[in-house]
Amino acid sequence: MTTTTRTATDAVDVIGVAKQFHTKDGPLRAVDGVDLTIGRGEILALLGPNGAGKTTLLDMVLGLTTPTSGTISVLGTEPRRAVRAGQVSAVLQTGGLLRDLTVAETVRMIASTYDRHAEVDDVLRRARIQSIASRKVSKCSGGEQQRLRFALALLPDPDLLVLDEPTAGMDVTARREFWDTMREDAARGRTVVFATHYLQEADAFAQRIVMVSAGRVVADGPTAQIRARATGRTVSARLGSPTADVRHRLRTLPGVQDVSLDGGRVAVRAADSDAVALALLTDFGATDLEITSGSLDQAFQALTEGAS
Ligand SMILES: Nc1ncnc2c1ncn2[C@@H]1O[C@H](COP(=O)(O)OP(=O)(O)OP(=O)(O)O)[C@@H](O)[C@H]1O
Repeated sequence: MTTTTRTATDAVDVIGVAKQFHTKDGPLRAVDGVDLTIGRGEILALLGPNGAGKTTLLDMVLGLTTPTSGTISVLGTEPRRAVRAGQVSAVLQTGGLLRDLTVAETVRMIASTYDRHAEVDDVLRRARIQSIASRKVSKCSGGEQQRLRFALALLPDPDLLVLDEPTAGMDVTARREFWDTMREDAARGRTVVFATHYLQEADAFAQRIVMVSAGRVVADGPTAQIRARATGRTVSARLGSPTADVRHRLRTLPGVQDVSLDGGRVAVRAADSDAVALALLTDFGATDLEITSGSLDQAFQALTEGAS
């Protein structure tokens, strides 16, 4: 688990936060005791399956809803105050666009609501929508509309940008274009927090991944570390005569997540498959060795199950 030292200048401080909804089936804890510190300039992905609590957590960071318990501060102040000051912007999944306006009219209209804002042309260029500036919103694809929402979010030149599944519903090309745009912008040192279902998206763009499941943080660390855990491989091999302690001995190898024995065959899931393969061949007299990658879905399941 990553532990970031809290300072007055953190981008986001979530301390012991829970959010409970009242549903017809009774109370539901959508967020169930989350502690999370996000430093300025970090690019962080909140990764989790449907219903994990990502949107609820981001809504609280944006001051759209308040925690049932715990506290959230954003850029050293209350979320709503930071949003009102133009220090925080969001790109949400839906809503907020007038279909009959053109792209440029939309950006100009929203710009007029700010006392101070970035240059409209600059924002259009940075969101890569200059070439469609005169197109009506109703004629824009889902990906183009998301880039427009991104342009609007850039207008106040926020310190913190929050994106809730910004590529939901986009095809692979549109998704790649969106993240290319984001990557350029993030290089300017802005803090970016985004929610996604896709490990690949988190992997390609975030420096840090926070995995959530059932309202709790189940893994938190640098992307490379989470990737290594999440994309671990399975090394399987035949053991001539497995000894009683073979499972225990394999489990103590570094990075080993799981060991199973089936007849004379052993399967070891591990982050460092090369090291396991070497140990199996040299120390365990293994033969008929195979290395396979698990699917990302399996990996996510393993991480969420393992940590809960
Ligand atoms: N206003 C609400 N009233 C009742 N239940 C809610 C409300 N908002 C969210 N929930 C429930 O809280 C849980 C967490 O939902 P949330 O939308 O935060 O998850 P998520 O991780 O963002 O999921 P998704 O990826 O599908 O958007 C879900 O079980 C959801 O049904």
